[in-house]
Amino acid sequence: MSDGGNGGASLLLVGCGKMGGAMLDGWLASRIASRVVVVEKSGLPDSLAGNPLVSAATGPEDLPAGFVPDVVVLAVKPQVMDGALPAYRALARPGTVFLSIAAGKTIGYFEGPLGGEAAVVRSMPNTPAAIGRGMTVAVPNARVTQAQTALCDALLRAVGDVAWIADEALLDPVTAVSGSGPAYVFLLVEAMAKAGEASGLPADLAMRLARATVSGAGELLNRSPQEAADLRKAVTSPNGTTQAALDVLMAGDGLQPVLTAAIAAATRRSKELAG
Ligand SMILES: NC(=O)C1=CN([C@@H]2O[C@H](COP(=O)(O)OP(=O)(O)OC[C@H]3O[C@@H](n4cnc5c(N)ncnc54)[C@H](OP(=O)(O)O)[C@@H]3O)[C@@H](O)[C@H]2O)C=CC1
Ligand SMILES: O=C(O)[C@@H]1CCC=N1
Repeated sequence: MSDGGNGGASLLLVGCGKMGGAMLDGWLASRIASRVVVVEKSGLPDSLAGNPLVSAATGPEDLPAGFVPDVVVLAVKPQVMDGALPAYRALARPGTVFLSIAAGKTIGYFEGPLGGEAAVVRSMPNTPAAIGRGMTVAVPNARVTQAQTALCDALLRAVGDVAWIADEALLDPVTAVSGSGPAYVFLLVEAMAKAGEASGLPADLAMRLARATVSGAGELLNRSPQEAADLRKAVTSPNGTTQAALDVLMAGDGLQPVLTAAIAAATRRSKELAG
């Protein structure tokens, strides 16, 4: 590992938007990165200006002299990957691993422009990485060494939990469940707040209650050894208020068909983005 003198990894981050930026914040806070060069179309975010570990480059041809990244993190939108990727082929060398977080883009897709010798990890994180509570699933190709797997694991673990899997096809439903999943939870908060308003609560109190309830229930789920179904049952007094609501939410097949259809749609979209 080329450590820039302080024991961490040298990273080239391509795309420092919502997800790449959130992960970079975690890497800097955990000191796992010793040096980071950021290639970002919109320029270096203000929050990184003045950070001695971070510098900006306009592309792979503009890297600081002598800078050889241990990891090239590919964090641009899938739709712009075709245009961005070929320029990075020059960095495909045994000491460098490419870590993609792009939805849909397969390992085979990256091995085209980067060359078949490139070490590639395809991963799918989620935005709770911004507070160290992300969930990432990752798959390496055959060129990724044990040391590179360990380095990518450490980077991903610095922003949350990590699961390594062997079957790359699972990354499409993974993307649908955990990559996109935070949006479903935030939608639930919005819907609970609107429903509270419809029942007579002032808007600000309704939103405060919805946020606190979803974040508190999430933290309870995080800390408790109990299954989600048991935590639900613990709220539900026989013939009480929760049961009255759940009788509505669970009528027929309840929420299940909607969520199953939503996650199937996201899985299909992930597969479409592969091309
Ligand atoms: N947001 C999320 O919850 C998650 C996103 N992902 C994946 O992360 C990737 C990034 O998504 P997200 O962070 O949401 O998107 P953003 O648009 O927020 O970030 C991408 C950034 O890349 C910049 N950019 C565009 N082209 C280039 C280029 N050629 N070189 C360098 N930078 C460039 C964009 O600049 P500009 O805006 O000026 O074009 C933008 O700032 C996607 O592939 C997505 O699938 C994965 C998991 C979760
Ligand atoms: O919506 C998207 O395509 C990205 C991937 C997962 C979350 N956001």
